[in-house]
Amino acid sequence: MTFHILISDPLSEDGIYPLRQANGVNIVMETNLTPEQLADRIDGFDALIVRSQTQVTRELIEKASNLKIIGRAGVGVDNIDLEAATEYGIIVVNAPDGNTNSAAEHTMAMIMSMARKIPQAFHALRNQQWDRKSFVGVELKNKTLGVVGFGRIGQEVAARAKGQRMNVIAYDPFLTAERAEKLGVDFGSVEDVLKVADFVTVHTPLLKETKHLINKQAFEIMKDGVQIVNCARGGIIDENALYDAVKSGKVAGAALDVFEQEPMVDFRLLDLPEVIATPHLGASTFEAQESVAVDVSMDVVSYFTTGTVRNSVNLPSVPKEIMKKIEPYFDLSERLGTFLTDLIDATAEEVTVRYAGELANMDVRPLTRNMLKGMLKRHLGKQVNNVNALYLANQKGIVVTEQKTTESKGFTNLITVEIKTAEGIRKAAGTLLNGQGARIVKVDDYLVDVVPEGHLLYVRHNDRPGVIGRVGTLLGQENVNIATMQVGRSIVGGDAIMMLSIDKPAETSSLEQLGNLEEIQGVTPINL
Ligand SMILES: NC(=O)C1=CN([C@@H]2O[C@H](COP(=O)(O)OP(=O)(O)OC[C@H]3O[C@@H](n4cnc5c(N)ncnc54)[C@H](O)[C@@H]3O)[C@@H](O)[C@H]2O)C=CC1
Ligand SMILES: O=C(O)C(=O)COP(=O)(O)O
Repeated sequence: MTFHILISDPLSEDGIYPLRQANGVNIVMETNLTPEQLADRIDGFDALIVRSQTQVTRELIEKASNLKIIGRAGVGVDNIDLEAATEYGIIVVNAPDGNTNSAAEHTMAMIMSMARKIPQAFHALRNQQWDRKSFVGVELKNKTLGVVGFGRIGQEVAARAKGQRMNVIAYDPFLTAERAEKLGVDFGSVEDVLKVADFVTVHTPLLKETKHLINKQAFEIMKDGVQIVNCARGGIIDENALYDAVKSGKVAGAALDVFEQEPMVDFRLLDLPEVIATPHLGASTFEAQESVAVDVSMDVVSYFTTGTVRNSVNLPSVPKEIMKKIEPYFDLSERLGTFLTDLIDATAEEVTVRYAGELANMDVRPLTRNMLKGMLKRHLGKQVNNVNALYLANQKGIVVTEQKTTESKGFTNLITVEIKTAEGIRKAAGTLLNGQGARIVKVDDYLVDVVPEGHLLYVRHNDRPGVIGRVGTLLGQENVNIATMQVGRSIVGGDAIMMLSIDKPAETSSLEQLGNLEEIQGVTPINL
């Protein structure tokens, strides 16, 4: 049987030798196809290998009736509809490590070019202007670099910036004080970083949460004369807001490798002399291209020879027999992870998952991974799945422990997730009730009975008469319908909690009003 592989973006010929050497493969390289031509050609291919240019949309996937694996020779998978790929049973693999170095080096090249106005000076010289006055720059030494997104590339950039004698302050939802100290950087909230940085560089993936992370409000809190770099993804910085901020003089320089629309169609930003740009070249080195092509080719070969892959973005690797027994708990595990993440406003350091009852006699590692997926997906988005969740958690320095006991305190099975942060330990326990589906039965030390789905509000309050009524009245006035309400308390008249299930997410203003009610200690929205 022949395995047909379509490569639709330019890949390093040296890097695809694992494909060339494999038996039974037919490799087609067509790197200039329009979306329509690609859609016409895709049926019949078993594998599709792309970089960032090919848009692997749901429409394309729906036409690809033989497609089994999509290889992304690079990191960002925002050009691939992962949901559609997963839905159609197509494995997506990427090459997460191969271009880290090149992207970090490009970022430093952009910072230095911007600081010393090298592209602008070169442009003038090309036009035969010997102008030494217009291109006075600033030194990097003793300046502060703010790094938003402190993963593989963010950390490499920080290490290089320290070599330039810069101070580095970073923000990443997974960065703890301990880890920051180990890496020799300061850390704070995203606002802390933006307020003190002379240079800001973003290194997050493009997610719903990071879209326009750097917007008008973000520019407002930055220092006057700040310089901005985006070598991650177009869309993390709001280009209109950037244009205004440069025009007004707030931003003294911007260095962009990536754009909201690629290939670029709106060149307005480049009319500004303070802006320098490259056409998405962060990973464009011989070394990185060879490395990512080798990694992705090896995974494609491995997939069709052994059925296994190394860098899956969406494949749950669960043995069939185990899957059957524990499958009913997959969804509950994931929701417990998300529930606790929403509840906690601090960085997870340790996670313990306790399995009680019959589950204690089974291999529950896939459940733990699913719980971690639920936990991590808030910040890592679609790249996290059952296969890579534990790896990513470990990479973030989170210690994950499984514990088992056959004693389950009245439940056939009970899964308790405990998350330790710098602020203490929070926990939630859930079970499957016979015929009634999933329930969260304990939050910290409070007994509850909550269906873990939809929009929930977790309200901490003092156990006093009238509090519940006031909450109900206020939400009614705000046109928020309460579907269910659970109350738990430690002792009569002491601390208590309410778990409300509401029909639509509450507006921020409603949450603020709720938080200001008498006897209310705090309100946390949870969206499952
Ligand atoms: N210009 C280019 O050619 C290249 C661009 N990239 C882009 O760089 C991005 C980062 O790559 P890596 O460092 O390898 O990924 P990574 O996954 O190692 O790091 C991304 C980090 O962003 C953090 N993050 C997520 N949401 C955040 C938020 N709201 N605020 C702050 N941090 C947040 C994550 O916790 C993670 O630690 C990729 O997603 C890709 O889009 C990557 C390679 C080349
Ligand atoms: O790896 C990434 O995320 C990149 O942005 C690199 O994109 P490219 O493969 O050079 O089109």
